[in-house]
Amino acid sequence: MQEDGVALEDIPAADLARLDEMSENVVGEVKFPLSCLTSALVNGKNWRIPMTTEEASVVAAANHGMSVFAKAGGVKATSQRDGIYGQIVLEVTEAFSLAGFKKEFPAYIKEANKEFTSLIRHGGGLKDLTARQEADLVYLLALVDPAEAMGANKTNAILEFLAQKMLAFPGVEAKLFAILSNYPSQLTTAKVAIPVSLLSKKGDLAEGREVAKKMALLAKIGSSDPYRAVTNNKGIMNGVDAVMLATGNDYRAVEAACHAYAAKSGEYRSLSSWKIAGEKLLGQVTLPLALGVVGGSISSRPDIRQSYAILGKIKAAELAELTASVALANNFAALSAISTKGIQAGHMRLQSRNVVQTLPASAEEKAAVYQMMISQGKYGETAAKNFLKELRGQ
Ligand SMILES: CC(C)(COP(=O)([O-])OP(=O)([O-])OC[C@H]1O[C@@H](n2cnc3c(N)ncnc32)[C@H](O)[C@@H]1OP(=O)([O-])[O-])[C@@H](O)C(=O)NCCC(=O)NCCSC(=O)C[C@@](C)(O)CC(=O)[O-]
Ligand SMILES: NC(=O)C1=CN([C@@H]2O[C@H](COP(=O)(O)OP(=O)(O)OC[C@H]3O[C@@H](n4cnc5c(N)ncnc54)[C@H](O)[C@@H]3O)[C@@H](O)[C@H]2O)C=CC1
Repeated sequence: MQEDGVALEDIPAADLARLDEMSENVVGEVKFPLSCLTSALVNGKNWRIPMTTEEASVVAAANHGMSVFAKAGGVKATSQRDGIYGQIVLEVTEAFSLAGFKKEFPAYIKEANKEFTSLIRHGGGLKDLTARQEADLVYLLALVDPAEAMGANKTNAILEFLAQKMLAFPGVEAKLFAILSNYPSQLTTAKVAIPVSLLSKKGDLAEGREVAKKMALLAKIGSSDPYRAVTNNKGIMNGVDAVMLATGNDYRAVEAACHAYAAKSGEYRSLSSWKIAGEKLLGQVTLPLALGVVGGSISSRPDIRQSYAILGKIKAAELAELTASVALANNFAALSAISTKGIQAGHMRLQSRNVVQTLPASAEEKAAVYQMMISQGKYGETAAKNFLKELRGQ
């Protein structure tokens, strides 16, 4: 098969076979770049953080944000890895007693933890069970500490084990479902305090104060206007997804939880806040980051192992803290760009490298067109086509 100059025969058979074990109906491969942040100061330690994204300027923005944060003393991040939720919904008859059922919870927890001893060995396990009844349905919530893993598969196994046991309780007629919930959990917070002079390229205090004011106002708008909040959060997810992709984590699960968390008040809100205190701009983000450093496809993928080689030995809590810090850096860079030159200047300058690639032109012509786009500050497809015509004297 030949599509746009790419022959599937060019993909080594061994690579295709490996990919076919990761998913289904595999016919090829899609490549992403692996980037590395080099100046990330988080909790007093200098980290190298892998990022993977198809979007130009996301890594540059994270780099920019992290280098400003480093000058400000770095990011302080904390994580609460309490566990992830699982749900069991049971159909019950009139013979069922919720109070009697709850009395059995310590025994259910003990049995599950005896069955799933490998998780206990890693420091995790089933921590808690709670339940409520609505008519003939009983809603159970389980809290599972997945240790260093994301925990979806283990949690599902524990839930199915529990549901089977619970069928023996008087009045339990049937199991409706037993599956983990992606409801926000594993909350991680990252904070920075940036002297406002750092917001000016020249280190000018008055200019820095103006930028800080605009950034704080922009953030305030995100705390009440959903149109702005969702865009602000997209900028945050630029960083989160890039670290999730690079480290083999389930970005869909994290995305779903982050947006549920953004809507926890009943209205969709910004996930971050930026406020002025004296001569400092204070930034903060809290994100539900159910991620892991083992499990899933993490260990089986050589491309993902590159990222762990960059990170070095790392705990899941630390990876969550780095992810929230990158998210805050991306958010900072976007707000600072919007509050000063606008997003196009920085983003489109980098995105234009993609635009020139679509031109039916030689490599030399593409390079010349790119230079014309940068020097004249015109980054769109039409501008690129016009520059090509100009170059060819048409
Ligand atoms: C793009 C910059 C960083 C330019 O920033 P700049 O100040 O115009 O350019 P600079 O050349 O002076 O670079 C400043 C720093 O940026 C980094 N940097 C600069 N270029 C590179 C590069 N090629 N590779 C790696 N790092 C780079 C690097 O840290 C550099 O410092 P230095 O190392 O020179 O001391 C800035 O304009 C920026 O951060 N813009 C925001 C870009 C962005 O957020 N892109 C995402 C796409 S837009 C989006 O998805 C959502 C959004 C933005 O709408 C969300 C929202 O509205 O909130
Ligand atoms: N709704 C969702 O979010 C769902 C997600 N998934 C997928 O599940 C996958 C993640 O599942 P996991 O349960 O995390 O993976 P997994 O099934 O490979 O399990 C991780 C294993 O790691 C073990 N472990 C924990 N800490 C350890 C440590 N320190 N050292 C060695 N082993 C340790 C656990 O005991 C567990 O057996 C992801 O690929 C995700 O896409 C699957 C179903 C639903």
